[in-house]
Amino acid sequence: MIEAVGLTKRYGPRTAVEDLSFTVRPGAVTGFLGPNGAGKSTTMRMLLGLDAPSAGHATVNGRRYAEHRAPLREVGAMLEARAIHTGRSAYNHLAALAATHGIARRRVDEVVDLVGLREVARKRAGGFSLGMGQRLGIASALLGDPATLILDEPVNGLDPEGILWIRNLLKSLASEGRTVLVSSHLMSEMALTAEHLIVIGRGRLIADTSVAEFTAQASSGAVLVRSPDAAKLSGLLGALHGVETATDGDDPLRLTVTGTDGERIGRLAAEHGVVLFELTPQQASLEEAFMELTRDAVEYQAVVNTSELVKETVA
Ligand SMILES: Nc1ncnc2c1ncn2[C@@H]1O[C@H](COP(=O)(O)OP(=O)(O)OP(=O)(O)O)[C@@H](O)[C@H]1O
Repeated sequence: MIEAVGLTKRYGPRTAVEDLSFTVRPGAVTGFLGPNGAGKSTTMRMLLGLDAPSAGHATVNGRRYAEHRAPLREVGAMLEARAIHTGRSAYNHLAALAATHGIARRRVDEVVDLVGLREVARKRAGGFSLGMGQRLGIASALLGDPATLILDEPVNGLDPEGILWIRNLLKSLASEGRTVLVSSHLMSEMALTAEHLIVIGRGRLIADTSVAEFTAQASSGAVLVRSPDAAKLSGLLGALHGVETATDGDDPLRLTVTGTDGERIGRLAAEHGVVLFELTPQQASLEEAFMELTRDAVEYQAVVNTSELVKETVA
């Protein structure tokens, strides 16, 4: 379990994280999302005791990170773009880490296998690709068999097979009852991996909710209907209070219905012998929901105003 209470970090006049409170519970993968510069890495560093908060505090498994006697056994962490500038082999890198933390050598073999680095484990880690480096970072995080994992952009640099592998790994670690907090820019990947989300923007909490609730919040509530009797159905629906239908110029069979739900549309169609080919509630993707809810919190927004550009060119 991770708890942040009023976490705040100021860099001079700049507030990177402001009064941030949340709880990350065990048993589920929690996605940590936010636009660039939102304060995700700063927050993760504070959770790990690498940065001192200007105010507030954070605990992992009930204690501040520095208060753990064997932190590697409590919290496994991988921070973004951890470059491994080492002439050591991956195996020796892990073995050295294990030795300094009182972890048995046999655990090194276990994690090397777990992350799929067996074949290259004796090669110099400094020459690893980004994806192999990520796997080594994950192996280091798992070395102490910790109850809590904090991973910053773990799928960075991984190929599709690697992304699938980490998705399954994180889910299985969570299903073993571990606490898993993971940041990512890949929304489609987060939608498949995480059950819960903590979303921040400009250092403040925007949402602390399940993935399902987060996307439902941004969904229009419209229902897509396809029927060979679209005109008849549109007439029937239009007669209901508060229900509106819109046709689609490209597909005459298609209607977008707002103001009611799929169940009511289906029943009405059945009562009047209208055949339906499709009845689909329109659900926002996680990416759409994220864009919608963080729009005001984006630090670096591209502003393209073509009319201004035209005026400037003419002048
Ligand atoms: N050491 C520092 N000194 C000054 N400002 C900093 C420092 N570290 C971070 N910041 C600022 O704090 C804000 C939050 O940065 P942070 O790296 O935590 O964001 P992030 O959400 O991880 O971003 P990204 O998704 O781009 O990695 C940014 O505006 C950043 O410029």
